[in-house]
This record gives sequence, structure tokens and C-alpha cells, in this order.
Amino acid sequence: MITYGYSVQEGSDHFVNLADTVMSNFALAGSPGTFMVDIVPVLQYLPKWLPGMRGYWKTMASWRKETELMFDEPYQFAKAQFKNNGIVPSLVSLLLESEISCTDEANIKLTAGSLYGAGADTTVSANYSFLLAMTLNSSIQAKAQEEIDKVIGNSRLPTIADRDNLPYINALVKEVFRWNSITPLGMPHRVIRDDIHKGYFIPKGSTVIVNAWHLLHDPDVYADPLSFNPNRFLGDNPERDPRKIVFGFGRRICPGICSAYFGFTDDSDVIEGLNLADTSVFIFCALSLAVFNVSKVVRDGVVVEPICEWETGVVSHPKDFECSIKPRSAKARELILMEEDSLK
Ligand code: HEM
Repeated sequence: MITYGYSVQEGSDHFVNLADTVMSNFALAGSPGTFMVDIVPVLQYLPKWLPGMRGYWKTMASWRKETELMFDEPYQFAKAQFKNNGIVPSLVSLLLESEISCTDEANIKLTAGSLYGAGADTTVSANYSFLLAMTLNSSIQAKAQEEIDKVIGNSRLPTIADRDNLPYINALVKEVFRWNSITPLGMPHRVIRDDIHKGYFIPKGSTVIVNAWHLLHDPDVYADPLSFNPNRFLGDNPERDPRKIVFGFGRRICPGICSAYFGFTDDSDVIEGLNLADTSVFIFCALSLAVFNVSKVVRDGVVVEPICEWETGVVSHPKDFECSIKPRSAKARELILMEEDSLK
């Protein structure tokens, strides 16, 4: 919706399926060492017909095709919608409002595709971790709901404007970012010139990989790091804000956390409310807590323990787990239905 002004279809959605395929390819391509050419770059110059090379190039050609479709098809949808004057405000509709050249069009397509590709999967991973954490920690869920009930009541849904008044929810969102490292090894960076870091010589061309998982689970920084505990970010001595790590580092830091452009340094705080990524996760958590109870599934009188493990890959998701999501009350059900109606 933000990128293309498009409402995702429930069940199976063509554009989402396309993006999922490309993100799975990306997860493999982005993990250094998946292909021999990552380790021996000279292999890229070998003829494509050589035995052993054909399969590789065939895979690359089909991945390229899928990537082009992911960038092109939703863009063409948004463009057609724009031309038919049925404008739903989106990144693409805003960019199409002025006269554009072919180069502009290629840039809009790539910008929109990057926003969706890089922003959706990562945010979804955080949202799933939140649901898993709530399934496993009913007392933390109850405490968060108590804060929402006290500050917002039950006659309306929380909004982004409520954020400053919800310290416990803010701490919970930080803990969602920390507990599951969404990108456990960040993104590989290439060193563009020789460097010396803390006495270590790093030659130009080296690939540098950050161990984000360790930084977020370092027992010297986070007490009992494997447990989900929002309290670690409250009080007089809060533990390190994980958002300083989860969005990467340097000039290629995630643009979804735009305080990068406002001098985000080690000492400054993330500017809440200005960041698409952080804000999306906050509002998902706050809305869910306001209207739903998330709990373990009980089947035939037996409690089903959810699987608490994560997939590997550039973007790590919780493995499929079972949970029960039910409206908290009749009033909550009413609010959900009103919200659904307003989207029609
Ligand atoms: C919880 C959500 C998100 C997480 C954890 C996340 C994390 C990251 C990380 C670790 C990187 C690599 C940074 C580096 O190279 O050091 C990155 C890059 C990127 N992110 Fe995000 N991201 C999230 C949401 C978003 C959103 C909502 C957008 C949409 C604007 C977005 C767009 C991008 C893009 C375009 C890049 C590539 C930047 C570049 O290479 O110059 N991300 N993200």
C-alpha cells in the first residue's frame, strides 16, 4: 500500500508471491559462500558452456528474470492506476505526479522495488517474532495490554501519536528487535580501500561481515540475553538500544531508519516516529496488543508448545509456529470490524 497503493489479497497474492521468490533468491545470493564464485571471483570469466558453469548461469538467468518481474509488474499496476485517475497515494503515485523521463521511470521502478523488497520481509520477520514472544510470555503481554488500557482505553485504537505515552510498549518493541536478529549477519560490505582497524590490517577488496546476532546477545551488554524481557530497556540504567545495530552501519545503513541522515551516531538516539521500519513494527505491536490475545494453542485439551527456532539466511524469520489469536473482548471485536470497514 505504501509503495504502490495496492491492497494485498488475502490468501495467495501474485505480487507478494513474486517478491517472496525474489527474497528467497536474495537470501541465498546474499549469504557469502553460497556459490563458488563468491570465494574465487575469477570463475565469473569462465565460458558459460563449460561443464559446471551451465547450471550456475541458468539459475542466474532465471533469478534475474524473476527480479525484473518483481520490479516491473507492481510498478505497471501503480502506473495504470495513476493514469486512470484512481489514485491511491503511494510512493509511486507521488513520484509520477511530475513529468518524468525514461531514466526517471527506471529509477522510480528500482526505488519502489527496493523499498518493498528490503522493507517488507524484514518488518514481517519482526512482527512474527513479536507474535512468538507474546505466545511464550503471557505475563509480558498482560503488562503491555494494561498500559494500553490505562493510556488509551478501549474505545479507540492506538495510533503513532500515542507512542510517547507508551514506555512499556516502546521497550517491548526494542526487545522484539533484539531478541530475534532480523539480519543476523547484517549485509556483507566490501572494503573500498586498505584500512587498519584496532591494529588489524584489512586489505582493499575484503568482505566485512558484522556479527549482529552476537552484538545483540552479548551477555556483557544484555543480562540473560536469550530471554525476552522488555524491562531491560526501562529504569535508570537501560541496556543498549538494539536499533543502533539491527539496521546496519555506515553510509549503507538501512534507509528505513532515516535518522541516519540526521547524524545518527553511536551516542545519539533513534528518532522515534521518523522511521518507517521502527514505526511499522511499533504500530503492529500496539494495535495487536490493543485488540488481540495471543496464546498457545490448546488441542484436545493439550497445550501445543510453539517451535521457538529461527530460519537461517540474510533475513531470519521464526520457523513456522502455532499460536491462537483471538479478540480480547466484544469491544475489541467491534473495533477490528470498524477498522476493516474503513479499509473497504
Ligand atoms: C525491521 C525492519 C528492517 C530491518 C531490521 C532492516 C535492516 C537492514 C539492514 C541490516 C540493512 C543493511 C545495512 C548495511 O549494509 O549495513 C538494510 C538495508 C536496506 N534497507 Fe532495511 N531494514 C528494515 C526495514 C526497511 C524498510 C521499511 C525499508 C524501506 C525503506 C528498508 C530499505 C532498505 C534498503 C533499500 C536497504 C539497502 C540500503 C543500501 O544498500 O544502500 N529497510 N536494512
